[in-house]
Amino acid sequence: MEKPIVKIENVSHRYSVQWAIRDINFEIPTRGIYGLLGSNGAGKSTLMNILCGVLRQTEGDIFIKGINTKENSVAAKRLMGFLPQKPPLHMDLTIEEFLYHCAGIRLMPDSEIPGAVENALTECGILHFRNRLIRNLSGGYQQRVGIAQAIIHSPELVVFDEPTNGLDPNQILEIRNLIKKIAENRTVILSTHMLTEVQAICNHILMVEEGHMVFSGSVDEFDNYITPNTVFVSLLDAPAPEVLIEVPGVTRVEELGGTKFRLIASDVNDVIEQMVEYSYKNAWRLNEIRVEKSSLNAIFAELSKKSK
Ligand SMILES: Nc1ncnc2c1ncn2[C@@H]1O[C@H](COP(=O)(O)OP(=O)(O)OP(=O)(O)O)[C@@H](O)[C@H]1O
Repeated sequence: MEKPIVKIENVSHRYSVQWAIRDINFEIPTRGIYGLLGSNGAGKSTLMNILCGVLRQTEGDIFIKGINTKENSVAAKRLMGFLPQKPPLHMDLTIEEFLYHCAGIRLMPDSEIPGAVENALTECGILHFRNRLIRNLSGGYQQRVGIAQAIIHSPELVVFDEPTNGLDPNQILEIRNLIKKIAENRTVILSTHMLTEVQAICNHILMVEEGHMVFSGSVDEFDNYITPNTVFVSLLDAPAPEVLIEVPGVTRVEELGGTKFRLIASDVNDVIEQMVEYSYKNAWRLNEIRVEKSSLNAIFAELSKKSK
């Protein structure tokens, strides 16, 4: 059986006396975009730096396609590219000079470098700026150069630490689209503290809070993490809220304006059945009824509490 792309086993890290991450375990078996989500200071950069071999963990092991990064870090690093939170750019080089330099650092054979630079420039949409000094590029284009250096050696795994941090809304969209393109034939892990970012581009969510892994699963599983307890209902001939509260299972009624209501319930499916029946019997003319999902912010807050 093929080895998982990433396997993290009991990884902990301590800076002097304080533990930044504790006993992290997860596995990335298949391709996709994995979002490492967490508040500021949760431990995302520490975990990414360890994964990419920039920092040596205090405890635990990391395997990249079965290669233990502690035992054979050079072989493991060949399989991955990394864009740290502060891109390691040389401002006084042109984009092309910089990418040649990065390919050299990656110990690529000389004969393969021109083709690799050409591919990275094309894939990241910076071919036309190849002779421009990096210092003269906008933030979004500097980030593209950072992404180009991360894929120069055609790694199977690419890790981005907060790749859209500090960019304006248009640049954020461009970089997200580029990351989606990069992930078409690679595995991508990206860290972010923005829920909207994982929703926009990730298939899987790994969430860390206060150094602990508090969630690992699909975006759908994340959305359904808190059992919904509210039902939205729109009735064309609505009764007074005091009548609605009499429907079995409804514990509270919130008026949403006009003939729309939010019903708080202990069992939403049961309340939907009852509402359909009551509406029919009393001619309330049911127009719309649906379970309301928990807001992402509520899920985030709930999972953050779990780490305490
Ligand atoms: N070099 C360091 N020395 C001491 N403590 C550190 C160091 N780097 C990080 N920490 C601490 O480790 C914890 C995790 O930090 P880390 O930077 O990994 O979090 P993060 O989730 O990436 O946060 P952010 O989104 O703000 O970058 C924090 O409490 C931080 O203060």
